[in-house]
Amino acid sequence: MLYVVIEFSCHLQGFLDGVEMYAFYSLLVYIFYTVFKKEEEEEEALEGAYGASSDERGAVSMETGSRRRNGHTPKMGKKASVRHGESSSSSDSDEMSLSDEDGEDGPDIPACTPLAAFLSFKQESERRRASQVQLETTGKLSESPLVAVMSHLLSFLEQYSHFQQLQQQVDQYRVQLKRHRVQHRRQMKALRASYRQRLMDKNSIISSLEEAINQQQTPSPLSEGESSSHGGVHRLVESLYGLQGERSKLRGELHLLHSQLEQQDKDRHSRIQAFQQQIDELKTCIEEREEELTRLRTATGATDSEKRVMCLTAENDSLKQSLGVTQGLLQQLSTIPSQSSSMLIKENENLRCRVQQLEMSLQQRAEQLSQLERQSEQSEWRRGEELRKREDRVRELQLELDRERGKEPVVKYVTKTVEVESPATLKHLTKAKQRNEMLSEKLSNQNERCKQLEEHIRKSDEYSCNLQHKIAAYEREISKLREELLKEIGHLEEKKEEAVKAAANCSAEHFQDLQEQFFSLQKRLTSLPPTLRSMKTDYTSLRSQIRNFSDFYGSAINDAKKQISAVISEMSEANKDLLEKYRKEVALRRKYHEQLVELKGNIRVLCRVKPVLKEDQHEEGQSVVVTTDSNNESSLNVLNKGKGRIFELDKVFHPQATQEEVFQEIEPLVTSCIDGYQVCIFAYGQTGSGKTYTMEGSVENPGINQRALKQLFNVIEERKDMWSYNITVSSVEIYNEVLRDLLSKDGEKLDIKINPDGTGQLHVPGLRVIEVKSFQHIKKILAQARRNRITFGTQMNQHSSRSHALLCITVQGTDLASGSKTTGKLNLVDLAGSERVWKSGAEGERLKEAQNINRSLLALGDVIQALRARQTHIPFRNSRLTYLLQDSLGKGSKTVMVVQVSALESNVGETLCSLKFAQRVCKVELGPAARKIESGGGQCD
Ligand SMILES: Nc1ncnc2c1ncn2[C@@H]1O[C@H](COP(=O)(O)OP(=O)(O)OP(=O)(O)O)[C@@H](O)[C@H]1O
Repeated sequence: MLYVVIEFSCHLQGFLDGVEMYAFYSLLVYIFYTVFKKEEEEEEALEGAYGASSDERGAVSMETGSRRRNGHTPKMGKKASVRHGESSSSSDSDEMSLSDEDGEDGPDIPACTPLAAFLSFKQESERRRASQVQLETTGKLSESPLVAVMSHLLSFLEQYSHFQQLQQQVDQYRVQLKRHRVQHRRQMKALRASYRQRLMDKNSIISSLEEAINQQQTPSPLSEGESSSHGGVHRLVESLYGLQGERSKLRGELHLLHSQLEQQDKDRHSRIQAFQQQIDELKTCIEEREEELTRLRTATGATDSEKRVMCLTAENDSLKQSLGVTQGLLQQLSTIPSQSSSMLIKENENLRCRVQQLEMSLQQRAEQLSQLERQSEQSEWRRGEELRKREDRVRELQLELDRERGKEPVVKYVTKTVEVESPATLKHLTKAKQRNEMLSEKLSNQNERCKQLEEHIRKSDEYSCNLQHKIAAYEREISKLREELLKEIGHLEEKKEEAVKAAANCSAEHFQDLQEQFFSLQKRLTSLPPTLRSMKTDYTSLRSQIRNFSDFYGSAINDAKKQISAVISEMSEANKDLLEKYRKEVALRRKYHEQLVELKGNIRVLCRVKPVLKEDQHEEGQSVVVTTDSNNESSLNVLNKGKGRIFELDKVFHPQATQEEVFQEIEPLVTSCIDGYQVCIFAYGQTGSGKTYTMEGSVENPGINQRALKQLFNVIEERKDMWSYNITVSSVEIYNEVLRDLLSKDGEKLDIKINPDGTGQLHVPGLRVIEVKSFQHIKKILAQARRNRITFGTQMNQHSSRSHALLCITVQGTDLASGSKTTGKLNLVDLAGSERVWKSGAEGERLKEAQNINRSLLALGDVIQALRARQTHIPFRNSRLTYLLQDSLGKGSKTVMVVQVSALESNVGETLCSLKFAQRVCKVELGPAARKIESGGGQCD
């Protein structure tokens, strides 16, 4: 505005003389001085006011800063523009400084009476104008716009001073607001301090209660050691546990209260923040109003502007009141810790929304109002301008008319002129009147419009009143809610105090009970020490007794152990004796049995269990099902399908039995051959069960054959002084029912025939019989026979004997003294093994061999069966084997069968068959053995 004025003044320079310009500029300087001086004073006053509360300095300075930035930026702009104007129009400023320096004639501009100077100058100019009215030309008409402008400026100054007053009021309100805020904060601090104090009091009460409980919990040193022996202590402990439970409950309640208080604090803070936001919004609203006010103030129009300023001030006041009310409400609410926070928050939010809506609508209304006002102001201003122009024109014309009338001599002439010119003037006048009328109409219209606007403003005021009423209603609701809230808080506080009191009473009662119990226990404890002492003495005596008892017990145990060990040793000695006796008994029994067997002429059956070899383990994890009894040499146990079966035979050799042991068993039979007995030893069993091993053996570990011959030669050697012996050996095999000589090179087939000597004995014509003189010789013969024997590899045995082999040793002895002669025969038979064809995998020639072998063994079984049953007909001739063994299985022979069995589970079927056959053979009685001896004169048995 001032900038516009300066521009306008610059524009006017062309029309004004120096004095008038001086007056004008002095007025301008006065205005600037007044405005800026007042602004500075105002700021100083504000700063002074804010400085009063050192706490608020930061906030206030911030606020003033923001106000300078936001609200007062136009002012700064004005200042800057004025300064700019000063600097830009340096000539003007120079002029001013010059006039300042001159200061002689002109008024003292920086002095405090430039307005008076200006007014005096105005009067002076008017006076001069009146006196020199005749001398002035038409150019003097330019004085009147300056005066108008100056009058406008004066009115502006008045308005500005009014605005300053309003501004001061606003500042005062602001200061009051700040004071209120400070007070509110102090109150808040005090409330917080009191709240903390209350909390501390509660905590101290609780801690004192806890201490009391702890004191109750800590037992006395007397009762500590002996508490276990008294029921009262247990009760004490139980009551202490009860108190601990109550204490934990109280702690829980305390925690709950703490959490509630914290929640209330949070709610309060959030509400304060919300109200602070509202305050800020209201502040911004006030600032906006202030801005609007300044805009209105800067606009022209004295009375209307004043009215609007008044209205806005009133509005401002109402807003401040509402702000104050809100702050009061905030203050009150901040003191109250709310419990129904959620409801209040919701209501607050609703109210806030409502207030915001109202503010929005108010703002819109204010904007509309300001627009309308601006329009009306503009139209008013234009109307006023036009009116002023017309009035000026009328005044000028009136003056001119007056001047013309004042000039008498010229009147006629002028009158004429006037008469000549009067119609035109009249026309002008009529036109001017018409225009005046039009303008007055316009004015009336504008007035009507103004009235309408006033009506509108009134309505908006009513609306704002309604809104204020609503706000008041809301505030009333808030106050009601606050009261309810306070009541509820009070109620809760009462409850809490009651609970604390009840807990304290309860703990006191418990404490009293516990004290009583404690005293009674103390009394009882005082009476306890003597009994305790006696118990202690008893205990020590018992301990010593126990110690003695343990020593006694240890020595007794040692004695008992010694006795037991002595008894055990005695028992073991007795057992040894018993075992020895038992063995002797068994040996005796065997001897008697053998004698009986010999008497009866039974076939003796020996059983040899083959050890489990690696090559026999066709299937992994095979178990051993054949077991021997170390205490009973004639018993054998076979486990088949979970069932054990015991076989009783004449002798059972365990798997680890050596060739020597086996031979020892049959040695007497062998030697009996020297004495002229018919002896037959044959090995029977399934294929691969160790028949050949038992009979022939290996080079390093020879079998029965070799050992028997060696024994024969040993005996012969022993008897050489009394007896001379002649030993002949022959060896045959029966292969596929064909008899072959194993000692013959060509291996021709032989036949069995009855000896033509009339003895009825069998003989094999063409059989090579070799007389042996030494054991080395017999070894060679045996090796030859072994080489000639037919063997093939089968699945059951890599060197399976496919034939029955028979080594026939004939021992003819001559008693050197008497000349009597003995003829003994030793038949050593290695039978071919029985085999299950599906198991041995025999095919073709092997199958035929197996069939022949099995057939001959079956015939042997038949013969055994017939012998056992004492049948009259014995089917010896059913096979070559039985036919050839007829002499050995006949009457008077000493026959031994060595049954070979496998111990493996896979062969259990064959093992059982062999053992069953052996048991049948056991029962065969051949009759007492008969010795074949020829005396020097003839034969005798
Ligand atoms: N007591 C044992 N100790 C060590 N090895 C043995 C024993 N008995 C048998 N054997 C071995 O078992 C294998 C088969 O034995 P052997 O040939 O004597 O059986 P076999 O009954 O004669 O069979 P086949 O009827 O098929 O001729 C041989 O290698 C033999 O050395």
